[in-house]
Amino acid sequence: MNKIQKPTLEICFTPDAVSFIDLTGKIAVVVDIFRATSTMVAGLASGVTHVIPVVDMADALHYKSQDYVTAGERNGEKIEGFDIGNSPFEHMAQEFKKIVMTTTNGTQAIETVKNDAEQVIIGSFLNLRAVTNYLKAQNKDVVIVCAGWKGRFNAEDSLFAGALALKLRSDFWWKGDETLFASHSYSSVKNNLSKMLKQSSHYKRLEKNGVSDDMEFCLQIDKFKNVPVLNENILENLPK
Ligand SMILES: O=C(O)[C@H](CS(=O)(=O)O)OP(=O)(O)O
Repeated sequence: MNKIQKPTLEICFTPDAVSFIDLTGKIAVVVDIFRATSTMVAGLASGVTHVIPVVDMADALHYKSQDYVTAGERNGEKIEGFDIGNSPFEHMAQEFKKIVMTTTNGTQAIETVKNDAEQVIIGSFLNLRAVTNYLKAQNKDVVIVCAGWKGRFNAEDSLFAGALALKLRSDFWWKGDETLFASHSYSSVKNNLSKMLKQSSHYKRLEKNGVSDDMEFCLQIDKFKNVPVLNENILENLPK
């Protein structure tokens, strides 16, 4: 903690950048706007009670025998033999309680931080205010971990990181140029977020798969009030 008692806030634009940061005692906010963390927030706000994020498809299938619905994608498309894909609309269908999920980027990012961070929570534009309020109340150092795309930077996760950094500015010490860059970038596009992100590689890739409605859904701000937290490998909503 710094001399004036404020916790720190840092951003990793990719999961690989986490290797430069000591996560001990810190809260990691994992972000994958298109679509994994938006979908987790939407599902858990709509009747899902448990989400187990896993890296491998085989691990997901292992939970099928324990009454988990298998969900996920590779390269934006539903995995053959799985029950559902990675669309928020599928996860909000209110048919499912327990989901095991594997995605190209989002569940990998959770895996990267889960053993080292003190706590892992799930962020998205859909629950921006709820995440902000939670972090303000904790008085702990925070690292926003962008899932990116296959190890590379992406615009939507980094812009979300900027939006969250701006909301937390008065309560946290910003560390690193990433925070400065992301917050200025978000400020300059926030009134045209969807228009700008339509030019992004991740949007275009998923658009080709016919899921533009998913992306528009994921860009809604403060639609939900839940904050998913990882407990013993299971994502559940924090009590309100
Ligand atoms: O389906 C998604 O939303 C993406 C797939 S890809 O990275 O665009 O191929 O996965 P996610 O892990 O949610 O970024």
